[in-house]
Amino acid sequence: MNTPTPPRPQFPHRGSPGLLASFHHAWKGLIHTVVYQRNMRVHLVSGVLVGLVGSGIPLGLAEKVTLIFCVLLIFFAEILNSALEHLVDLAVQQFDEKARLAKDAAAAGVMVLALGTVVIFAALLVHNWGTVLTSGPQIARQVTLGLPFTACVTLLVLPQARPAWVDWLAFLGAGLLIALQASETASSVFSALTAGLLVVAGAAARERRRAGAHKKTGAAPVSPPP
Ligand SMILES: Nc1ncnc2c1ncn2[C@@H]1O[C@H](COP(=O)(O)OP(=O)(O)OP(=O)(O)O)[C@@H](O)[C@H]1O
Repeated sequence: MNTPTPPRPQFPHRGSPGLLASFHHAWKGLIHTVVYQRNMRVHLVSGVLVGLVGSGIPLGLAEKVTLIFCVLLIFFAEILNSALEHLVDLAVQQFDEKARLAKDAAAAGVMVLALGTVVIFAALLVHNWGTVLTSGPQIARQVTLGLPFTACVTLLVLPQARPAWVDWLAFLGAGLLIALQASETASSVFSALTAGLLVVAGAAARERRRAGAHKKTGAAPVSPPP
């Protein structure tokens, strides 16, 4: 006599399907990586610095495309590295040589890209050194607005607990600074990239506070819909 196979447990409801829902999931993945991966936070702040240099010095189209592509490629690699770490942790809960090799190889991929980007960035600066030397006032303006902007973004992504108003102040202050910077930018694409990174940093600060609040109350951070 055949014993009936027990029904397989169902996946929890995964939210409404569709383009908007997929975008929302991807956005949550990005913010989660910024909140929980220290290296991603370093890449984000470095991306801001690249954005500020790119919007301060007039670069050629090929140079702009290369720099933006490098920044996005590093984000992509770090996000994939994080996904792979989660997958390995899901499969292996104890020390395992193959788990170590998988994680080290993924981390090496990010490192190679980051080193390559530093070299490309330095080469572009050297190539445009003449422009840098003749753009004193623009660079002074960029430093005056860019340094406090970078400090605000760094504060937003720092993992230390702080009152919500500090994050709001940093976010609004940085918003004002980037608006001022964008009014006389050498490249609106780089200004848009920098502003986009501020939005990501702000969302990460919000998510960190939310996760912290849930930890305190013991509630689950995400309540799946019925
Ligand atoms: N299950 C495991 N078995 C063996 N070694 C491991 C294991 N998990 C992690 N490691 C080692 O510890 C390192 C750090 O792994 P971890 O999961 O803490 O990632 P991480 O600190 O976020 O790393 P990264 O700096 O690459 O982002 C790995 O690169 C690997 O060498």
